[in-house]
Amino acid sequence: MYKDDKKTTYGIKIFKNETSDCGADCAKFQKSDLEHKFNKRALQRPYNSRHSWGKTYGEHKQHLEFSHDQYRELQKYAKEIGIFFTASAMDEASMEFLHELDVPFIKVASCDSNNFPYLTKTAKTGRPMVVSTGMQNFDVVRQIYKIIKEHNENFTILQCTSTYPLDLKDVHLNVIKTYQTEFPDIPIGYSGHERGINISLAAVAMGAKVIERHVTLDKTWKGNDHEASLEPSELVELIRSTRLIEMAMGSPEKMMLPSEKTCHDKLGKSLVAKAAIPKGTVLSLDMFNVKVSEPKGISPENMDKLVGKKINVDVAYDDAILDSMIED
Ligand SMILES: CC(=O)N[C@H](C=O)[C@@H](O)[C@H](O)[C@H](O)COP(=O)(O)O
Ligand SMILES: C=C(OP(=O)(O)O)C(=O)O
Repeated sequence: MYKDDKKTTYGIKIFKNETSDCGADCAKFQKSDLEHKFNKRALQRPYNSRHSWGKTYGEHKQHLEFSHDQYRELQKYAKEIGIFFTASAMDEASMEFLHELDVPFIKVASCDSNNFPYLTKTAKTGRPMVVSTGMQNFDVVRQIYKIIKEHNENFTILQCTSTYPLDLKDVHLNVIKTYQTEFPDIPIGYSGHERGINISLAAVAMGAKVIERHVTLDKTWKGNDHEASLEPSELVELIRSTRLIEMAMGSPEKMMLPSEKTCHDKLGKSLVAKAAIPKGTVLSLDMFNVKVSEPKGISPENMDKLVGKKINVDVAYDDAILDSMIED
């Protein structure tokens, strides 16, 4: 989320018009306490990128950081417009602040998912957690699951690759399947940094239960994440399509549905007599054809079950074979 140079409340404006109106469930920010997140020398690193807002990385990060009061203001506003509000807790101090704010869940960013003491403390708050796994290997992810599970049942793990913008060959949506298989008792999600919405929609179709994307008003703006972010019209489309896919995912159970009856009545196939079958004949497979018939007869998948049974009426060539024609 972008913070304007002179007018810090600008972020709130974006929040109302662009995030809640788009239909998103939650607006999530990033909360850092710089001295807790970085050591001194990391803050003093020169940051010469075109995305930099300061000479050192510390100055840059300070420029982007909302104050505690601004967080409270954002939270109040989120409540007014009816959208969940939270943030990624980028260090323990930030996690404690968010816990105090009573956020609905705490986001653990990829860079903290292997920070086990932080993970344990966060899990012990009892707050739901959304945990990203960029920059980690599967062995670490297994440990993440175990550590959180010990203290907190209510969490989700997100597949994520921490590259901005993310090249398709590095997305690895199949990791979602790996997580679903390995951790069947928790919801699995996806945090995406690729361009556009298609990959996130594919994640939904694979059963991702949480989708996280960066949002911007303009992808060409200065800032490391804008290019990999969605503009409001894309966010609208992502959410609209997500809801359609969710509806279409339906049940894993395969059955003939009431809505298929019309088609089944018109085009469902039945067994018919390949040649006239005289009354008393013992049936065998070579006596049947499979056709759309009037009236509808025995379903062809039951053909094998008729072998060896007797027919109790004369059946003319091409007539449907009905249940009532078979001797018990
Ligand atoms: C891993 C991680 O924290 N990733 C975050 C979430 O996706 C990003 O928003 C980074 O904070 C951002 O790309 C950093 O950019 P800069 O260094 O220009 O402030
Ligand atoms: C870095 C973050 O997320 P992810 O690791 O999911 O990109 C974040 O939430 O700030």
